[in-house]
This record gives sequence, structure tokens and C-alpha cells, in this order.
Amino acid sequence: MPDRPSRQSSLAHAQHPVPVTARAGGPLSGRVRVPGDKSMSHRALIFGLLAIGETKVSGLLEGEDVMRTADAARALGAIVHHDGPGAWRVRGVGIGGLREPAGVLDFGNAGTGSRLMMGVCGAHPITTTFDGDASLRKRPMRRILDPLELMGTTIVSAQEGGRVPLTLRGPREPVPIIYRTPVASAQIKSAVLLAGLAAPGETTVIETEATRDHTETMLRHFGAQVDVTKEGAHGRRIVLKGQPELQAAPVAVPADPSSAAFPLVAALIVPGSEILIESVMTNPLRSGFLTTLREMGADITVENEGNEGGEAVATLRVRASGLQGVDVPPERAPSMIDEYPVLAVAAAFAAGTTRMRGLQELRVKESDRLAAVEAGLKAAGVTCTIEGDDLVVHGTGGEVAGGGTAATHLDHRIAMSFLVMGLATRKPVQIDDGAMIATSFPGFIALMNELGGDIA
Ligand SMILES: O=C(O)C1=C[C@@H](OP(=O)(O)O)[C@@H](O)[C@H](O)C1
Ligand SMILES: C=C(OP(=O)(O)O)C(=O)O
Repeated sequence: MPDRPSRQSSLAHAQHPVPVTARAGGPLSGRVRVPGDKSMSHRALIFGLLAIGETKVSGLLEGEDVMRTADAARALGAIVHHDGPGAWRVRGVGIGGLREPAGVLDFGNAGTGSRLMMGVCGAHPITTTFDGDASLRKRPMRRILDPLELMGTTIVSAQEGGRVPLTLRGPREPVPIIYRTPVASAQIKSAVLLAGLAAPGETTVIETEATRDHTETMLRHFGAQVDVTKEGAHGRRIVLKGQPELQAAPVAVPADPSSAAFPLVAALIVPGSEILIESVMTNPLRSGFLTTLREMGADITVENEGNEGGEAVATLRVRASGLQGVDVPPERAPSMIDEYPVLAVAAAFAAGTTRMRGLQELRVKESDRLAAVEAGLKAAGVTCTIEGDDLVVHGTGGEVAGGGTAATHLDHRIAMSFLVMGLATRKPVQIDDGAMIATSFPGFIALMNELGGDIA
């Protein structure tokens, strides 16, 4: 078995964009399982690196982003084996045992992998250089460098605004801090907690809006002590006891709810569809999308509730539904942050207006997702406006013209959202480049076509 699945370089797409077209056909039907959760997959490899012993991972997402984290874990001294589909083993080095990498850590398109690893490396007395593709080079990293500097990390060099390529040098022993995250971001929270592993005493993160808690769950699973209490109306205070000895522990990664969102919306908007999406993670900090769709009148039923890898999972039965526009409150954003582009597609087919509030963070994802969604919807004949930090979609309540080409700006979620849209529009919808889909959802096109879609 090869050590890793084959993949293209992160620059390949820039030279060879792959246009893809989606066309409407008959109803969608069938039963599918989407790949493993991206957030948990990155973390499983990172905790495997930091633990003593061999961590066995099943259900790992073998997308480009996660493969970059696997490469980085190897460069930092872990032995990473690929045993078969989704099955990986990581022999870790333990906290404090990181090796200085021989070369640059290239994270490709991955915000999560790069930011979490900055937390890990920035707390160790090694010098590490981080880089990525044209999209990652535009994303803000000051939000990670600021708390790391408080903990004693030296920013040896960085691009304007603290962007990659950047080089960090960690202190001999980081200083534990109490840090209030300036924006609701699980990546900032996680970077600080991962750095706090190497610090003596307690590292505290306070967030005013609760964000996904996979780092906290995995810290406990690998043997660290973490106390979580409520903070204000929607927030949390997370206290980590530093310098634990992390012990290898098995991780079973459940199916990614952010990937499930694509077949889910497709089934809602293609008339006559009925599909089952198996064993999707239903962690409440990831379920804002289901809440919103139900408010819109989506027919989604939950079957076979269970548990995978310590997370609640359920099979979702989705039937085509007449949707209504809704107002999505800003405090819901962290629990569905990556699902807004495809929610905007659902909203285009809904009757009335959908206003999605408080989406400033979407401007700094793989692309400016507010601008990309607005442009793609307009190209397909849908009225959409950006009002301050709100995205407003005027749904047709029926037919959507389609016919345009959506510019994807190296953004996998923009690519998949507009392909989903094209399965239900009068004219086909084209995207300019499907290459980035492999960052989070390899096999997306095949899976959609297995359900009866026409994407090529
Ligand atoms: O921690 C994580 O795994 C993630 C956190 C979110 O980013 P922010 O922390 O920037 O909101 C999300 O958009 C990303 O896809 C995954
Ligand atoms: C924002 C995303 O990922 P990342 O920040 O890891 O690049 C995403 O997957 O939608």
C-alpha cells in the first residue's frame, strides 16, 4: 500500500483550471456516505504527532488539506502510515519532542492545518516556515501570531499583515496566557490551546460565541485536563492544564456535516428527490445549518441516531421541499460558518427573502465568499445583495434561470455550491475550476452523479 494517496501539487490548478458543468436531470435518489470530517481529521493527525505511542485513525478525510497536515506531521518527526481507505497510523514524538523541519511547511489551501500547526510549532524551540497557495497567502494570520507573541514566540519574518510565507521561532518554554479571542474562531482557540500544551500552568481561552469544540474533546481523549464553563450568553471559557503527557488514543472520524450540506441541498431543490445521507456528525456546535433549513421548511428526518468516535451521528433522510426565506441570526454563524454558500443556493429557490446576518468572517475564507456568492448568484439570474455584513438573497420560490459561469477563486465550497445549483436550474451552470473540490471532498462529483446528478 503506498504511503499516501496520490495528489496534485497545490499549484497544479493555477496552471490547469478544470471547468465543470452541472445540468438538471431527474430526481435524486439513493443512499450515500460523505467523507470524514475535515476539522477532526486535521486534529487527529496533530494529536497523533503530539502523543506518545501510536494513534490509529479510521475514517480520515483523504482530502488535499488534510494530506498537507500529514506531510507537516512527518516533517516534524511523526511516522505516518497509510494502511487503507481512511485508515492511518501516527507514531508521535510527544510534546517537546518536535524535530525542526528540513524545509518549508506547505499547507496548500488549508487555513485550519496551517493555523493549528502554527500553535504547535510556535510553542517549541524550533524554527518553522509556513507557506501555502495563492488563496492561503491572502488569509489573515495576525489573529494567530498575536496570541503566540504573548506566549513568547518570535515572528522571524512574515508578509504584510502577518501573512504567509512566515517564519516562527518558539521559546524554550511558552508563557501561559488568558486570551479572549477577538473573533469567533475555532482555529484561533485551537492554536492557543495547542501552544498551551507546552506551557507550564493554565492556558485560558475565552470566546464570546461558542465555536466547534473538537480540540477540547480531543485534548481530553488524549489525556489532557480541560475545564469548560459558560461565559456570558453564548460564550465559553476553556482552561487547559499545561504540560500533560498525551497518550496515543484511537480516533474514529465521523462523516463531515459541512460536506453533507451539498447533497442535502441538492435533494431539497431538485423536484421529486429523496436521499439518505449516512451517519452524519450532529455535534450541536456544527448543526446551525440543519436548524436553519428546518426553519425554511426543509423535509429532513433523522434516523439511526448513534455515536462515532465520541460524536453524535445520525442518518439524514432528505426529501425535495418547498422552502421559505428566513432571517438567520448572527449568533448562529459559528455553528454553520462553512455552509453559508450552499445555504445561499437553497435560498435562491425559496419563496421570499433570506437574510443571513453577521457574515464578516466569510470575507477571509478561501475566497471572499460574500463577493463570490453574490457574483455567482447574479450570473445565474438570482437577485442577491451584500448589505453591510449581511448576505440577502431574493428567492424565486420556483424556477431559477442558471446559465452563467461561477468564478470559484480557489474556493472548494464556492465550486460545490454552484454545481449543486446547476442540478436544479433551467440552463446548466458552469464553474471555472473544479480542482479545489479535492481539498475537502474528493469524490464529490462521483457521489452526486451516483445519486442521479449530471455533473461533468
Ligand atoms: O477549526 C476548524 O476546524 C475550522 C474552523 C472554522 O474556521 P474559523 O476558526 O476561522 O472560523 C471553519 O471555517 C474551518 O473550515 C474549520
Ligand atoms: C474555511 C474552510 O477551511 P480552512 O479555513 O481550513 O481553509 C472551509 O473548509 O470552508
